[in-house]
Amino acid sequence: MKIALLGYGKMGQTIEKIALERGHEIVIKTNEEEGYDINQADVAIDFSVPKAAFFNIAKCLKLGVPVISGTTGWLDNYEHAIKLCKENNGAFIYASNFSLGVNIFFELNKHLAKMMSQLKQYHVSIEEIHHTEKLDAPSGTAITLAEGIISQHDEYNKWLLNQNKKQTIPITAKRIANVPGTHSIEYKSNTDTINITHTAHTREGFALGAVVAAEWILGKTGVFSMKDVLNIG
Ligand SMILES: NC(=O)C1=CN([C@@H]2O[C@H](COP(=O)(O)OP(=O)(O)OC[C@H]3O[C@@H](n4cnc5c(N)ncnc54)[C@H](O)[C@@H]3O)[C@@H](O)[C@H]2O)C=CC1
Ligand SMILES: O=C(O)C1=N[C@H](C(=O)O)C[C@H](O)C1
Repeated sequence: MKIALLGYGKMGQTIEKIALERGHEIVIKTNEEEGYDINQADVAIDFSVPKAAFFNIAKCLKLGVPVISGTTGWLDNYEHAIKLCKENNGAFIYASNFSLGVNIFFELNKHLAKMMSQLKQYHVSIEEIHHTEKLDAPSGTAITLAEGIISQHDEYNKWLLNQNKKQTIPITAKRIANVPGTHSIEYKSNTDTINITHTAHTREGFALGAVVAAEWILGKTGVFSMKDVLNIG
């Protein structure tokens, strides 16, 4: 498979390593929005920056190249990307987190939230910790976790960064050098605390998931999620 890497930073470079190990070819690696022919590639993998992601995704969809995006912080334009995908009969996957472990954690989070919905004495909160170069807060993964809780729990209808309000899930974002990504969910009552945590030790889990998604999407049309790729949940 010929892969275009749109964004050749920490993730782009890790994806290159995993893709080569799996027998793929990297035909484009770029940190620019122009200056390459995307039609050289069978599939594009975008791990760029929030302000570039939608442009990169839209270009791929308009030119008929399936696109996998892991970039976070651009979701104001997500519905527009879906529309473009449908109009162009394209293929698109966005995931806030491509790792197998986090996708299992997403399902565990929803099961737990459903159980905790009965128990009004517990209050939920989310904490995410990432490296200091991260541009967005809260992380895309923390937002997906909050949305998972909201979908299952009667008490909560939105999330807020660093704020405690009624019916709201507070998310705390910490930035510590070299942390690849840690997400914790806490349910606290006056008598005890339940805590679940996912800790990424390296970026390789994210990168492998993105390459597996790229392999999976070839020959398909539509908008998909990692749940479709991994067949879980
Ligand atoms: N969904 C997931 O599983 C994961 C998502 N991420 C997200 O992926 C994104 C990238 O993360 P990192 O690689 O750690 O960041 P990074 O900062 O190391 O790399 C981003 C790269 O994009 C480049 N870039 C800037 N403008 C561009 C453009 N117009 N087109 C293409 N590239 C451009 C930058 O020069 C930089 O090299 C972030 O949004 C991060 O939150 C990171 C890890 C896992
Ligand atoms: O920026 C990162 O590094 C990461 N970003 C993603 C997010 O915002 O959730 C996924 C992962 O946690 C690493």
